[in-house]
Amino acid sequence: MATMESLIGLVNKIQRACTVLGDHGGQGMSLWEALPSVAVVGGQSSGKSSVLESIVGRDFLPRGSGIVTRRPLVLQLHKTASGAEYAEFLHAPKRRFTDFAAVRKEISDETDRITGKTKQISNIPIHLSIYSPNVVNLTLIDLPGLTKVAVEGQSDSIVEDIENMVRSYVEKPNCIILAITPANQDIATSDAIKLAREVDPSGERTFGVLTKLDLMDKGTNATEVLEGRAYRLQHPWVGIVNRSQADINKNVDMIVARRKEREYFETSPDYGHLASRMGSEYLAKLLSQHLELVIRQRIPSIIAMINKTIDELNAELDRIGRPIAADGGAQLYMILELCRAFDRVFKEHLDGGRPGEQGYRRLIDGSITYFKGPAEASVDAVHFVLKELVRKSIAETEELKRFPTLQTDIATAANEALERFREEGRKTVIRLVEMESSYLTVDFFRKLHAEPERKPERKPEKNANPPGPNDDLYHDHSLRRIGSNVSAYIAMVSDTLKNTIPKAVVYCQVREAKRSLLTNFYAQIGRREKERLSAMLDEDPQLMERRTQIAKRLELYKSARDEIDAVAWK
Ligand SMILES: Nc1nc2c(ncn2[C@@H]2O[C@H](COP(=O)(O)OP(=O)(O)OP(=O)(O)O)[C@@H](O)[C@H]2O)c(=O)[nH]1
Repeated sequence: MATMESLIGLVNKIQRACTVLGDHGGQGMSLWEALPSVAVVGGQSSGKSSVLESIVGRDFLPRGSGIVTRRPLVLQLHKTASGAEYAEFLHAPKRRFTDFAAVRKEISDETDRITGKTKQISNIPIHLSIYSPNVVNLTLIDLPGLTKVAVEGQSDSIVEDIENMVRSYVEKPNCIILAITPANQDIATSDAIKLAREVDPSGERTFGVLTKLDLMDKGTNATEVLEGRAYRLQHPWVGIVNRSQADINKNVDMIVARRKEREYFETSPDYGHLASRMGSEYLAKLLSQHLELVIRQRIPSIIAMINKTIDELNAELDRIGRPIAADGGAQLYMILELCRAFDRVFKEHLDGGRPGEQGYRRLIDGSITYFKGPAEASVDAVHFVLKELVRKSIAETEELKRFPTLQTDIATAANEALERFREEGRKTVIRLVEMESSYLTVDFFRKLHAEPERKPERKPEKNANPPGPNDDLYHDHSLRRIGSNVSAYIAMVSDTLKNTIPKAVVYCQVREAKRSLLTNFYAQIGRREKERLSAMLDEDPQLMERRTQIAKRLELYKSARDEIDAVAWK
């Protein structure tokens, strides 16, 4: 079984971590919301500070006229075994306060740091931890006193502002409400009870605290309330006698005050029979026990909430991409992986395997129409289609989205490669055409002449006359024959080129693009310095910031889970 100390100590740790992350609750589902705490609520001068101080056993809260508490004070009490007694603020973690007068000054300075020297209020809490053998483990939140009128220098909205701030704390179902009510006033008008009833109608998380029992009019007492016959709450009221203003002025020691309070109840004719359930020490123990019970009940839902949040944070990290490794080897590996991701998408396009896209086959089919034009035009046409596929593939490579610099680098490298392939393609098709034309040798023409003559339609005369019109006719006929032969040959060459040019283009451009689009790029980056690799992997700064935030939060939740596992189920 976990001890009470370790359970409450755990809650304290988690709450401090929440504050470091800027999580003061109030932002929907947060870890803070799932953790129990005790808020001290009451009208001005009802004795809130006195109750807090006597639970702690130390003077440390600022005093003065008007509204002194203007920021929530989250007070975490840690019981220590040894005699050392000291305080620490979360905003000044290196400073250890042993002088409690200095603690008081720091609270008031830190309040001013946020609210200025005005009498404004702020809902950003001050975190104070007190380590002492004279306390029980407990988290208390001191809130500004509820008031009915604004004092000079305050805006008219202050009354409402304070009430709203206090309500924002006490309305949370994890908040245990310490409703401070002075016994020398009409309980029916208690601001604390009024607010507590509003946010906790069943009273299961409200503890009524009756202060100033010693200041009641002679002949009256509060037994009706303390015995549970009037203003009944689910938990019994606890009566308190704090130091009077005169005691404070005389610097009456807190430990002495506690003893005097104990004696007051033990010797009181009115409350003697209730003495074991009265006083600030008893109140501290009662709260601590209640807190333990609540934490124990909450553990399964806290763990469930932590697990859910961890899953969500991990999912978001996956979505925005994991952090980039610091060492050069790992960065090179990552760049190569990203290049491969792009190359995969590009090849899918070439193979026609990407749904709804123009495929390799269709690409060639389409290109054939270009062969009507000059051979070079087909090379260019294929080049532009490949270039467009590079652009498309880069845009479609999810992994690359977060690295704009690397995107540009890959695009540049791929386009350079395509340019080379185009040059190769151009040379090859020109060569094919030249090959065909160089095949028209002298021998070829001689063969043409050697072919048997087809007779003209008209029969030649037996005794041929010397050359005349007939010879012209013959010459004309011969030219025609050559013409038709050549044009037949050109048609044949054209047919051949129609077959060979697509082959050359696919061979030089498409096949090469598939095989070695990024080969040069790989060789280049393999030789690059670490600094240049990091530069290629630079990300959007906002994204990096977001990742750091998530990673921190994830750490908090994971360590919270580990700690809960460690204390809760031992
Ligand atoms: N005699 C006597 N005086 C008390 C008791 N509780 C508080 N006081 C006095 O009442 C005055 C106000 O007490 P605080 O503890 O400062 O009250 P508070 O609610 O914190 O006041 P604000 O911070 O101004 O809202 C002080 O002078 C205390 O000495 C009590 O039980 N008996």
